[in-house]
Amino acid sequence: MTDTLRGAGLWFAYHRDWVLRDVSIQVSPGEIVGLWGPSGCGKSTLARLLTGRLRPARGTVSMPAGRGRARSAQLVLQQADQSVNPRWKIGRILAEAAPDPAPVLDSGLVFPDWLGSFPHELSGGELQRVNLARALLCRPLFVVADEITASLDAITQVQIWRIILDGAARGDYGVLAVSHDMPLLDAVASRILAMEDLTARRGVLPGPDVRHDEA
Ligand SMILES: Nc1ncnc2c1ncn2[C@@H]1O[C@H](COP(=O)(O)OP(=O)(O)OP(=O)(O)O)[C@@H](O)[C@H]1O
Repeated sequence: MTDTLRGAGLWFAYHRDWVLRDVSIQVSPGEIVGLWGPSGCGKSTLARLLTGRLRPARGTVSMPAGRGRARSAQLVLQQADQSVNPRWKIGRILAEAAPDPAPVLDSGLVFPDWLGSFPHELSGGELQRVNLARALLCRPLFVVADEITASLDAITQVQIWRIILDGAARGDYGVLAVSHDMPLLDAVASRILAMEDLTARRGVLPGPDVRHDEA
């Protein structure tokens, strides 16, 4: 049984273009790893593969067993408004992850008066906190945070990252922070990986068996 989050020899193509060619990555328990690369290099694709949202054409993803029924690696995306049901109140959105929202209320990530609100009644930063809270309520062993504060002001960025890092410092989970923002990764991560260094094969032509699988 593994305790790390690992992608080994991952290949992935949308339609007929390889986005990932023999990519390998590993995050150890409690570790905060930054994943950096320019726009379009495949960071989000790798994040989706590592959290089981997409299936690789080749290669394997392994993650530890979860603490509950949810996957042990939880993906949090930049577009919080696209990640929640707009017709559900925040209380119901959180209840889907866990019946008791106390942990995210106690940490100050979510405020009690948001629970009766609909997503459109919250600001972008508030909704991102809810989005993150939902992932944390699943008690993940790894949080894969894909550009989660990219569109937020500096103060909200700091608030959100402080809460994530507090949890990691307590040993609750490891973090893969995905971003093209090197100063942000420098501030939060103990190890930074560049996408281009994760690829064992460069310049390899696409093979004939390219597939695009939604998990
Ligand atoms: N659903 C899709 N269908 C077809 N092509 C896609 C799809 N999603 C991503 N791509 C393409 O795959 C490549 C990698 O995209 P991906 O979103 O993984 O990169 P990224 O490094 O996360 O970029 P960004 O930093 O801009 O979010 C890009 O060329 C993109 O256009």
